[in-house]
Amino acid sequence: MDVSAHIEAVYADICRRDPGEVEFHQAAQEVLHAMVPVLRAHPEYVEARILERLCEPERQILFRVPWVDDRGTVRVNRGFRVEFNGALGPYKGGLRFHPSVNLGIVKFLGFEQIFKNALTGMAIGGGKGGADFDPKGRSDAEVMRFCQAFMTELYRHLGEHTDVPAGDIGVGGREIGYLFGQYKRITNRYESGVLTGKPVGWGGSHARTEATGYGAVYFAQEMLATRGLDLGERRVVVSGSGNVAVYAVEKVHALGGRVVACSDSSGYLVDEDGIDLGLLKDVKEVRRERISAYADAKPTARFSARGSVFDVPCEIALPCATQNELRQQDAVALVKNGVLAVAEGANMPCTPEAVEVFRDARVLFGPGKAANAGGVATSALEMQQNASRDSWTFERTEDQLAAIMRQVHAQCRTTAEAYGADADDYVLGANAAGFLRVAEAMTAQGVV
Ligand SMILES: NC(=O)C1=CN([C@@H]2O[C@H](COP(=O)(O)OP(=O)(O)OC[C@H]3O[C@@H](n4cnc5c(N)ncnc54)[C@H](OP(=O)(O)O)[C@@H]3O)[C@@H](O)[C@H]2O)C=CC1
Ligand SMILES: O=C(O)CCC(=O)C(=O)O
Repeated sequence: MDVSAHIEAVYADICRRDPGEVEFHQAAQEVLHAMVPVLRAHPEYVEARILERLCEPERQILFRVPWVDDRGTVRVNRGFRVEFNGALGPYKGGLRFHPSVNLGIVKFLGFEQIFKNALTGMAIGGGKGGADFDPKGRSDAEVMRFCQAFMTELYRHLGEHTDVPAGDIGVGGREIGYLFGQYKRITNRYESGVLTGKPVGWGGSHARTEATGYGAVYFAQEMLATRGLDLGERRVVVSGSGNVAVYAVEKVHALGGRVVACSDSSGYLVDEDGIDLGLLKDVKEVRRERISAYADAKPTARFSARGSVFDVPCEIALPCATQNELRQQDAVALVKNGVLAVAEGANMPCTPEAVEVFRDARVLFGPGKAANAGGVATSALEMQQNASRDSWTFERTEDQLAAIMRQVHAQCRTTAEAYGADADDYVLGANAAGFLRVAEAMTAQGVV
């Protein structure tokens, strides 16, 4: 059987059926490319049309979200939830509130989530959702009304055994609280496990807020260890300054590294003293200001509205903002400046051309579906705690997170080698290992 031709045909079909969904095409292409050696070893998955079934979401929900702003003006947004694959458990994945959100972006994120969630080894399927709502500059009351309107439609598709959303860009503890409150009001059920990322005081898990950023740093640490290196004293650049970025900075500093730059959509910040985490949290989490406010408050820091944060020399780069933020020219600059490892805290932040540059230069590269899997894994730990009406300590939860990240890392390497690639090929390893777990479950469950 000509496996390459089969894969080409599947990809062509995706592009024909869903033209314009460019981010979804990009995410699918990466996975499909990695499937060549896997399908050669498993022709039964070609026969069972596993790829075709995986690339078509089980359910896509699009809905109107009407709400009223503080001035009494009626606003209308579009809401999305893509329930991509439920072979391993309830659909699981975050909600993104950002003006750029469209179906293609939600599908790319939901598709990634299938393989990421499988890699964690936990009982969670893949899904993602969101809205083209921009929370920036909105009052708490407006965000609450939007969340209530969003949940007024979405609630009918959710359930702790059905579909369990969490946060993503623009959705943090505040939004999860409002969404949970509306779900509870409509259903008259206190169903703790229907959303994750809840505040710790009422059903949230310790370490969930920190988990994605911490996990990405653990993954980078594991990659470095394969070459006898560690994080101590290393110069690190982190892009973004949201949930993932802030806790990546925190863990790098705890492990002895020094983050010298981070960013937001307005520009980037360099502080050779090392990013002051207290100040960063105050600017971004408390005051919700632009990152330039950090430089206004600290004389050792400089803010730049032009250029890229990846121009700042570093040994480790952690892209933690958004998709396709690290382009070919950024990768070339990083390599020229001696980068050793890149771990994706965000989902698909590196373009395919950038990944190629890292591969050619033998830079250790951890793709998001492996490197940022700590967030969703800790969400699954939150679901476990909710199901048993228990609450674990921070230490216990973080120990489990660290163990899961070590397991994900090891699984990538052994799977890459098993399919004839170098153990450093984390892209092949992550995609193949995630795929195999889902394909096995789909096969056992029949054509559904
Ligand atoms: N939260 C989680 O647990 C997980 C998140 N991820 C991924 O991590 C990434 C960051 O998510 P998270 O930290 O939760 O989100 P946040 O909303 O907390 O932070 C996002 C950060 O990225 C910046 N950013 C967002 N969009 C753009 C853009 N178009 N251009 C430049 N900068 C941008 C934001 O800047 P500004 O404030 O100016 O918009 C902000 O600094 C996303 O890719 C997400 O999918 C992956 C796994 C789990
Ligand atoms: O915690 C979750 O359920 C979702 C995390 C997420 O959206 C992601 O991994 O990209």
